Parts: sequence; C-alpha cells; structure tokens
Amino acid sequence: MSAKASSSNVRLVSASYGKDLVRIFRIVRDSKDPSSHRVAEYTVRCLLHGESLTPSYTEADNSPVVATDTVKNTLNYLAKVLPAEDVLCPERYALNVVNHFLSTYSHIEKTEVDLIQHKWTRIVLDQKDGGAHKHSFVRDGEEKRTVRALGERSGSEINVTTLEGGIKGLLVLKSSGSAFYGFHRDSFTTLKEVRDRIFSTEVECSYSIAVPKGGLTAVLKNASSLPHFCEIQSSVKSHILRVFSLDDSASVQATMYRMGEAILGDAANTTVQDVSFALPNKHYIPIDLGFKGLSNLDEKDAEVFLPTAHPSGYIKAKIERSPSAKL
Ligand SMILES: O=c1[nH]c(=O)c2[nH]c(=O)[nH]c2[nH]1
Repeated sequence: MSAKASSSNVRLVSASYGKDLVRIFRIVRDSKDPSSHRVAEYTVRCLLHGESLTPSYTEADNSPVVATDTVKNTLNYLAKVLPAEDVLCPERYALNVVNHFLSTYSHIEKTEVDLIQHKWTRIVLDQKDGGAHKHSFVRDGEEKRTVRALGERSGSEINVTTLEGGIKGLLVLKSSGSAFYGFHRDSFTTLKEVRDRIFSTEVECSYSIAVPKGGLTAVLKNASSLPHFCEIQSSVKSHILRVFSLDDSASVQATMYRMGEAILGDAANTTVQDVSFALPNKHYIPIDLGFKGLSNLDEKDAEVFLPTAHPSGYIKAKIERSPSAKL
C-alpha cells in the first residue's frame, strides 16, 4: 500500500510538531575573570505550527518539514550564540527561540515554547574559604521556574500571543495557622471541622506577562523595553511564601486568592496581567495512639501525623485585576 493517502473522508483538524525534552546547559564566563561563571539549565519543548505543514500529514509529503532534529540543533545553537542575558533569562531565551523560527521559516505560522529551568544556586563558602564560589553550584530546592511562550506571524510582524512565567514543585508546609470549618454538610459529609491543622501544598503557579507592542524582532533588539522577568519571578515567589506563612488560612481557596491579590497588588508587577494557581492539599492525618492510652487525635494534642500522598485535595483558580483596576 502506498504511504500516500488516497481520497479520504477525514480531515486534519489541528497539528503541531517539534522536539520535546531538549536538555540545554549554558556556561557564561565573565569576560574579565573567565573562571567566574554563571550557568543556566533548561528542559525545552519547542513545537511548530503551519497550514503548509498539512501535506506532511495528509500526503506523506515531507518537503515542508523542518526536522525535529533541526529544532533540537537550533535550541543548542541559540544557547551558544545569544548574548548572555538572553540565555540566562528563560523568558528571553524562549522569546528568542520563537522569534528565530518565525523569522527564519516563512511557512511556519506559530511557534510554541515550553521551558523548565532547573535550579543551580551558587555555593557560598565560609569567608576563610573565599565566600561565593566562582563556578560551583548546588540544587538547593526541587522547585522549577517555568516559561510558556507562543508567537505567531501577522503580516510582516511576529507577535507574542502568550508569555507566561511560572513556578512548579515549590513544596511548603505550615504546622499551624490553618483551619477549615463552616463548609457545606450533608449525608455524605464525614469530615470534622478543624480550627488548627497542618497545611501543606506543592505550589504550581503561572502568570501572564504583557510584552511590549511593536513586533517581537524589534522588541528583542531593544532589551531595555522588556519587563524585568527575574525580578517578577522573585517577587511572585516571595509573595507566595509570605502569604502562605502569614495568612490565618480559612481554606486553600482563600489563601490562594490572597496570594493572587498580593502579586497583582504589587506596583513592581504592573506587567503581570493574571495569575493562576493549582494547589494540591496534601493531607496530614493525626494518628490514633489510643491503643497506648495516648491522646493524639484532638487538635490540641496532635503531634504525630500520617503524611498522605493520595488522595489530595486539588484547588485551582485564576485571578486578575478587576476591570476598574485595569483602567
Ligand atoms: O482548604 C480546604 N478546602 C477544601 O475545599 C477542602 N475540602 C476538604 O475536605 N478539606 C479542605 N480544605
């Protein structure tokens, strides 16, 4: 049977392709002291879209296909040739990737980049050992910074339709300052009201960032017009940690909303348009030690808990400024 499709009563509804799980690592050596380094490590998915790619699906015609191997090569090439600040900042790297594919291939209409940054924090030694080390780093937390960038061509211009920064895998726990009571009760309800409980979650959050107008190629040439992505990221993380610690939590829902209020209310975050959260409620259940006459179930005496991975609550929300605040 020929690989070419004959007349058929199906059609392609949507399609995209590219390379996933591309691992990128870049060293930036200081120009004055080459033993002093900054590093960035990413895992990248880069997908291409375009009407003219349809025959590769429907006619087995590979001629328009930019090979996924070429996509991978390009990600490494850009990691090498882009200026330091455009590679070390994941949002800027992702925007440069989008710009590259849309400016290089006229038949590619949209490019989509999803990136995870792996943490490498400079090791700081005792002063007697030299303090901050020039080229040694530690993974001091499993949380990841994430970026999603989507661009498309409209006429001669390349426009960014989505730019999202984010955090995932940020594990937090508070052993007090969290309650859950007053919830709906019916014949299916067994949960007891609780005034003091453990609250633990793994924060997953993403936020949309407004990119300056005027076409991506021009915007990237004028880097000073770009939002300060790293400052936004650290502001988002510190608001999350501050609200998590200080809020007298009525529920995951209420604390999550306050995190969003704090992020969007910070004058430093005017380019952040909205923030979305997905927070699992990782339950810690007091263990019954009554078999030894020990009281561990009442919230005042509960000291030993069973950390339960499954099932967990799962609470999501997207928060944006109200229309009057946007004016
Ligand atoms: O913060 C919470 N929100 C809920 O919706 C919920 N449901 C539940 O069983 N425990 C909790 N905790």
